[in-house]
Amino acid sequence: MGKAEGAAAAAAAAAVVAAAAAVVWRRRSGGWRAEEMARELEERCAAPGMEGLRRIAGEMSAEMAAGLAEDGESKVKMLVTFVDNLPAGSEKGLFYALDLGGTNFRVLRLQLGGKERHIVKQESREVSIPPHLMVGTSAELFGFIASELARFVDSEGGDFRLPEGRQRELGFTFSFPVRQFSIASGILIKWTKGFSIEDGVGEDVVAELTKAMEKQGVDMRVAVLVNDTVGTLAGGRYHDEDVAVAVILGTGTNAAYVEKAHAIPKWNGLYPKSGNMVINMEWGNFWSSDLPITEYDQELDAESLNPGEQIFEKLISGMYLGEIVRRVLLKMAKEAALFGDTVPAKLKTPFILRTPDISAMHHDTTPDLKIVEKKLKENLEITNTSVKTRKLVVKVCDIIAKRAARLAAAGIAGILKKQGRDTRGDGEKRTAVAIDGGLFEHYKEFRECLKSTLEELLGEAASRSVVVKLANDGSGIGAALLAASHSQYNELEE
Ligand SMILES: Nc1ncnc2c1ncn2[C@@H]1O[C@H](COP(=O)(O)OP(=O)(O)O)[C@@H](O)[C@H]1O
Ligand SMILES: O=P(O)(O)OC[C@H]1O[C@@H](O)[C@H](O)[C@@H](O)[C@@H]1O
Repeated sequence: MGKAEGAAAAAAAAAVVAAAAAVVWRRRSGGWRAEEMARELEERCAAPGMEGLRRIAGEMSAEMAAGLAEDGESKVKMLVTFVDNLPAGSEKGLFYALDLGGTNFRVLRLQLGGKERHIVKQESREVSIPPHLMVGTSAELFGFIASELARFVDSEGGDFRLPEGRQRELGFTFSFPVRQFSIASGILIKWTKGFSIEDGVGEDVVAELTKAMEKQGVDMRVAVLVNDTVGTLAGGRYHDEDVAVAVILGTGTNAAYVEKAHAIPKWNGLYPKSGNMVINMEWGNFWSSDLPITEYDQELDAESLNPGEQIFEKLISGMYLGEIVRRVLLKMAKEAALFGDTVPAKLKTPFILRTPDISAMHHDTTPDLKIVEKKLKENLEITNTSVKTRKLVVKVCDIIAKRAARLAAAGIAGILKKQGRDTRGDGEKRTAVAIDGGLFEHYKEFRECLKSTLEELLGEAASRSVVVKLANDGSGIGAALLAASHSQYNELEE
């Protein structure tokens, strides 16, 4: 063997030895190194601590004031909704609602019976939005919505009554940021979550829907256009007059609240009789240097459909929590052999781990974490995991979900602070916070952590005057109620 061949052979042998040593080191240190990575993650995610969360609450409150002062002054857009009073409950008649969210799309109809009878009858249908429509064209998306609505109207039964000669009216809930010009018109500012439909940006979403309904032969007037947080506020207030804030914790996250009309310097419209104006905050775009952002969040954001945007939402909402956990587990697999010597192939697939999956693993109470074992096997084809490994997976879910819940609580505390409702003591007026969305509704550990963190942020006295309630399905009902209060036939009845 020549000198050159000898050197090459020696190098190859050395490489084999080094690789074997790395495997031994990783395997021996596997658990320890992964646990160390989990500890580092926990420290980073818990970094704000209560003081940091209080700072974030204060920054949210300040960003709200900045956003109300002038458009463009804050990442939190503080959109005027033209909703200056919320349904009182005297509404009567048949009204429809469309609720386009980040994952689901619902059509509803309500027969309202006024103060005495409230909601006489309600029917709804929910469909998942075909993923290809989230990245197609505006015509395809609104065509799909209109066709579902047409089918639903066709199924209207005799016990829903529309007075002779009247046109059906609709409340349109659209869960994306819209700059509104009236209660029933507004242009899409940008897409968020998993949507990216270029020709929709800058278009009037009511005009798009109306065009699509006409094509489907649906004779219906869009009486109101509302964000789902505004719908939730209206739906929540219908059942509880102390509701002053609405939060969505679903695929995305956002909040709306009742502001004093005189506290909106940028507002130059007619001063509302009620003296109030509902604001759609679009808080998902909030950012602060106090946010506990990790490398995993930065990589997720860089690879998202909207890099640099919706940072608060990407730390909190249902679309992203499962994906953050996946990224952490992937790095643990690569650097600490968490799942053995090879990195599971499926673990490299973005969004393969969804928030319902991490919720199920997080709530696993079986002695050997059988649900975790099943999820890892079914979703990621990871088998033969030890209980120790499964416990570490649950730990990562807990760290990421708790961070999200604490940040959501800080956001709510910021809104209450802006409203001067964060320091009310015993015997003072009660404030209700209506929360809707699949993440809050179904993720118990998240929900409980949010509530306990908010109580700690408010302190004992003030937290006794604030109640957080699940406003299930609020946005659809709220949209129908707002349609009723803005019906073209109202003046006829006065
Ligand atoms: N069991 C669950 N545990 C945790 N999160 C869930 C669960 N089920 C649904 N979710 C979250 O809720 C989101 C759906 O929220 P929902 O409010 O129902 O719809 P949308 O966001 O379309 O308005 C899903 O994207 C998911 O992230
Ligand atoms: O109901 P979803 O799909 O979870 O939406 C919540 C929020 O998601 C955000 O991405 C949108 O900008 C908001 O307008 C919306 O309210």
